[in-house]
Amino acid sequence: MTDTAMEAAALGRRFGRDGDWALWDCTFRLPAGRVCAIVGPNGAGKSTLLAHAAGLLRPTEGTVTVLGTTPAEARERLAYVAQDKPLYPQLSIAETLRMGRELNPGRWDQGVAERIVADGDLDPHARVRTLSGGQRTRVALALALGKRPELLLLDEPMADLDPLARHQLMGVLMADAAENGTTVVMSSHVIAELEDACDHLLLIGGGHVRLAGPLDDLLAAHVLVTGQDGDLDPHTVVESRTTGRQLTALIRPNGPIDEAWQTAEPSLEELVLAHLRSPEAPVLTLTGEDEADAFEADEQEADAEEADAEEADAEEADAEETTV
Ligand SMILES: Nc1ncnc2c1ncn2[C@@H]1O[C@H](COP(=O)(O)OP(=O)(O)OP(=O)(O)O)[C@@H](O)[C@H]1O
Repeated sequence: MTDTAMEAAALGRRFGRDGDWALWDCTFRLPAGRVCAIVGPNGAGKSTLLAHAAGLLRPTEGTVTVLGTTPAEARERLAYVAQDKPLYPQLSIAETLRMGRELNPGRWDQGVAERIVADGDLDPHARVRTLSGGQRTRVALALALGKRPELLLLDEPMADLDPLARHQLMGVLMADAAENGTTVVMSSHVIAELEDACDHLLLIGGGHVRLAGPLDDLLAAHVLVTGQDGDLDPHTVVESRTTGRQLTALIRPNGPIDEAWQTAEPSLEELVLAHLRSPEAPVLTLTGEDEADAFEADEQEADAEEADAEEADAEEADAEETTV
């Protein structure tokens, strides 16, 4: 059993020979046993990344490995719930679960699958085509969890569930991950539902990894500062906003912070929103093993990129002026 659930090295993907890059130079490692959130704006590349991990798309450049091997070889050990939750509409729910059992001999957990269906008060004899979007999601999750996967890939799994179903199914997912050590990787736009559930974050923007690492470490690497004025040098400013005479900034400290600033640890929502509003902020990936090195390496890499583009000063000025 590998301690790495998913790893990408310089992963790039373009659709069509002259198409834009949906993913480019994506490098990250996701340790096994984590619950990882993939966040990013529409069109960022989240679904494309998940489809590569599921073995449904091949990289144009670079590699992606899951559970220590290729996605194709790991197929039996992973489950993938796509955004549109494809199921056979003519089958009943019971027939769908039977299909799951037949396709996964030796792995299938009928009890888990049936419990998820029963929790939604679904009639096992109902045809899939007669179900609502949220009910179909429940069946797709039952099929995925019934497979007892080591890696569960979920593309916006909760999008069409009502708040109660969302809460209940999130609880089922978390309990399953804790009990069986399942690695869960899920994309979502609902940051609030990720805060308590996820312990790892991958933020993608423009097809590129912008933030990656253990959630607590990423939060701890940032500080929200508020004040009337003060020097933000030598810190890395992710985003700053001015309201009246008050300046609020999300920074990555590079040394002690001037006492003129009030400081607080950002919430996950503040961290994500600041990065979404400032696509020019330098990349940060933390491994969780040697944060200091990772931090320094990434800052150096970002510095080098900025120097190459001869935009270091301009970018800093832009970041300071960002107003939302
Ligand atoms: N089959 C395809 N053919 C051409 N372009 C595609 C295809 N699939 C995705 N793309 C493009 O790749 C980019 C990334 O799309 P992707 O669906 O991965 O984004 P996403 O982050 O999942 O977005 P959303 O949050 O809206 O679901 C987009 O620019 C999209 O237009």
